[in-house]
Amino acid sequence: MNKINENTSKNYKSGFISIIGRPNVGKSTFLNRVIGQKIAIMSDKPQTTRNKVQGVLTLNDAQMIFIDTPGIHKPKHKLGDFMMKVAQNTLKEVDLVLFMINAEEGYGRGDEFIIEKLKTIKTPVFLVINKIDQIHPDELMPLIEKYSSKMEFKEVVPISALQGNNVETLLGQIKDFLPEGPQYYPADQVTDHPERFIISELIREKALHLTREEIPHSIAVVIDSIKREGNSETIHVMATVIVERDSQKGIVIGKQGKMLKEIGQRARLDIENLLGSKVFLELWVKVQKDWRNKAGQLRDYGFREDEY
Ligand SMILES: Nc1nc2c(ncn2[C@@H]2O[C@H](COP(=O)(O)OP(=O)(O)OP(=O)(O)O)[C@@H](O)[C@H]2O)c(=O)[nH]1
Repeated sequence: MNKINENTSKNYKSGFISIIGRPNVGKSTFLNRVIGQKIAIMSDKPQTTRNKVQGVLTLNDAQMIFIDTPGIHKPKHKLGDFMMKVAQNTLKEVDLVLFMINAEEGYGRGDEFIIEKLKTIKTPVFLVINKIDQIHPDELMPLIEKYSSKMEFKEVVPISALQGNNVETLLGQIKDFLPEGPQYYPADQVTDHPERFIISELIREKALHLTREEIPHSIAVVIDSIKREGNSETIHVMATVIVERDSQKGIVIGKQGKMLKEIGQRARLDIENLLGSKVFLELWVKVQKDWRNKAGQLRDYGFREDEY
């Protein structure tokens, strides 16, 4: 069983890290490289990261919880205004901010705006210069000088999130910087993205609908894993439908598995729409008499395969 906080030995380091930067600087690309799975939504279009995404990197001696905030920018409308407030509050609460810039674009008004915000908080900031694969090495120093003249950075780290250059170095520097702390998440948990919750609700909805609500409120769905294997086009989702009684298990599975297949097919189409990717959905059914007492835990995704 995975226990949270199992690793509280001295010298264990942990903390929350927020990645901010203008749209398209490569925040999602970095996060995905670090976590090794395509959890955050990547795109060439600016402003695709609408949700706060947590990617958790667990090492032997440290745990880094990354928060991918929406690109901070001058708000043009109410929603932008709201998103910026959320982002700003996040910045105050984390242990470290990674301010990511695009080496290719250089200093601009968008960065100036972010720097003004960063100056109002006390959280330490690393300047991460991304896309160094796109510039000549000679261009690096003037960039560093320009940004460093605007505010104080604890570290300045040039990387290529796409090609991986210097990413390990950056992780090492982050680790050195983090305070001693507990392991907040189980080692195998890479994200608690709200998509997980939405996916479980999509499956539950199909199950309830197709069984014609013969078993209302008796179904819970737990997402065991969401993984993209290598560079494959397909995302593999494993989920468990939990019912209270054996008879309900029979209903959900159906004759020769027909019902479960139908639930899976319908849910898969919705999940593909949600993730914008092909999905392989693997569904299991389990009987767990008192799952409802554990509902809170279910919603926290703390309920895992080896616990039932
Ligand atoms: N050449 C190069 N391209 C990169 C690098 N990192 C990211 N990109 C590209 O930059 C584009 C934007 O990357 P994203 O990771 O989606 O950027 P983002 O900052 O998360 O964007 P928003 O979600 O809009 O804030 C993509 O086409 C990436 O492939 C890099 O190190 N080098």
